[in-house]
This record gives sequence, C-alpha cells and structure tokens, in this order.
Amino acid sequence: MEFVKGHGTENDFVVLPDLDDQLDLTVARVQALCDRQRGLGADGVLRVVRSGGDSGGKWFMDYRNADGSIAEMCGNGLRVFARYLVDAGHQPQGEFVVGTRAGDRTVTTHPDGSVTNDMGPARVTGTSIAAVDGSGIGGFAVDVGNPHLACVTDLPVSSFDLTVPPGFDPVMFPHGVNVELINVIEDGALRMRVYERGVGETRSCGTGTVASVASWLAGQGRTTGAATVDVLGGQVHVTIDPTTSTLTGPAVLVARGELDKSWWDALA
Ligand SMILES: N[C@@H](CCC[C@H](N)C(=O)O)C(=O)O
Repeated sequence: MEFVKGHGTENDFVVLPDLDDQLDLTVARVQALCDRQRGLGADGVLRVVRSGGDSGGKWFMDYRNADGSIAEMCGNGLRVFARYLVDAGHQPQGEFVVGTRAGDRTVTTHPDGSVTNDMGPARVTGTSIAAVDGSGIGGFAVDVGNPHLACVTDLPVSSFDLTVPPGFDPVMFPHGVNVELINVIEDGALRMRVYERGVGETRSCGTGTVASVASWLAGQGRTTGAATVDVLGGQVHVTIDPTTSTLTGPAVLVARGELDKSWWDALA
C-alpha cells in the first residue's frame, strides 16, 4: 500500500492514494499513521479518491485529523493533495477541481511548487471568547467550511501556552472549533498561532489563516482585503472578498514508500 508524506508550511500529512475507494481507513489506522513514535507521524491523513461526481470534480479529498476525527476541510492539505495529483501524473499542472466535505474547491498548481486554493466564502457568523492560559480573548467565529474562532490580540502570540486546549463556548461550537491567536504586524501582514480541533497546536492551518484574515477585516468593518500570514512553519497569502477567498502557499512532497501490510492489518 503506497503512501506519500508531504506538508504545507509544516502542517504535515500522510497521503494515501486510494483511487478506487477500497481502503478501510479506521480511526485506529489514522491514529497510528499520525503517531510520531509508532507510525509515520503527521497532523492528518489525506485519502485520495477518484470520484465520479457530476460537479466536474474528478477527485475527492477524504481528510482526517490525527485523532481520527473527520473534518470538513483542510486548506494546507488541499494544496498538498493537488501537488500529489500533479506529481503522480493524474492531473496536468494548472487548474482543476477537488471535492471536499465542504464542497468543490478549485485549485491551481504553479510551476514553483506553490498552489492557490479557491477556499469558498469565509463567513463571519458572530463573536465569541476563547479561554487561553486563564485569559478570555475575544474573536470572531468564522466558517471556512470548518469552524474557527479567530482572535486578534495585542499580546504577543508567542507568549501563549498552547499545550493546553483553549476553552470555548460549546453552545456556539457544538462540534468543536479551531482556535487562532493573531497579531497584526502591519496593515496586510498578520502572525498566527493555532490550536487545531482533533490535532493540537500545529505549525500552520490553511483554513485558520483564511479565518484570521476574515477576522482581522471584520474587526475593521471590512469584508474585502488581503494579507500575508506568518505561521510557525512559513508564510501564506490570503485574499478575501464577500463571495469567496483564496489561499496561496507552498506544497512539498517529502517521501514516498510502502506501508507494511501486517502492521496495517493488525490495526483493523
Ligand atoms: N490543518 C487544516 C485544518 C484541518 C481540520 C481542522 N483540524 C478541523 O478539525 O476543522 C488546514 O490547513 O486547514
């Protein structure tokens, strides 16, 4: 069984090509694959399925968090997924459509290895408070297909302890939430740290960067704008308008190999 390891701004993934939708990707298997001691190690798994959808999309990205939970969307994962399809010869370089649980997303791969995702609308749905390190930090709830609580703060994001999960309002976020802490460096330049639902702190979160820019704009009463976002693992560029958003950043394939069949079978 083939695997590929890749990352987007150091948000890392095990890619499992399963074009004919044959793999039984159980929670135990996802957890073991993502475990950095007893598996390959990753923030999530991207199962690559060829879809017969009528939306024009030939591919479905089955994304799982490291704890085995299913999420609707993964922005960094989508770039790595697109890079894999081109690298494997399944798609020519350029624009194509990938289905996700949040809907179809158009991706554009570039010759320099970067990828631009159309991320769909970033909907600001309200305000809420994240409890981090004993402090309440206000932010905007942003739906990027998956849920975010994106909080601009004047405290340096480097000062927060994100080894402990942030608290949040379970009524507002009944299915959990990804929490972003954001500093404004200057107009159009943000710095972000993130605690991801189903993973913990990661070095980047693509949907989280889109939510961060939407939150920063919402704080100024704006619905359109663009920013670079520095994350622990690099930098991405985000644009937001009222109907859609884009995310551009690197997508790197690191290694490929074969999973041991007896290891996989024992995890069922
Ligand atoms: N790292 C991802 C987001 C992955 C899903 C998230 N943890 C959730 O549960 O919603 C990204 O790059 O967007």
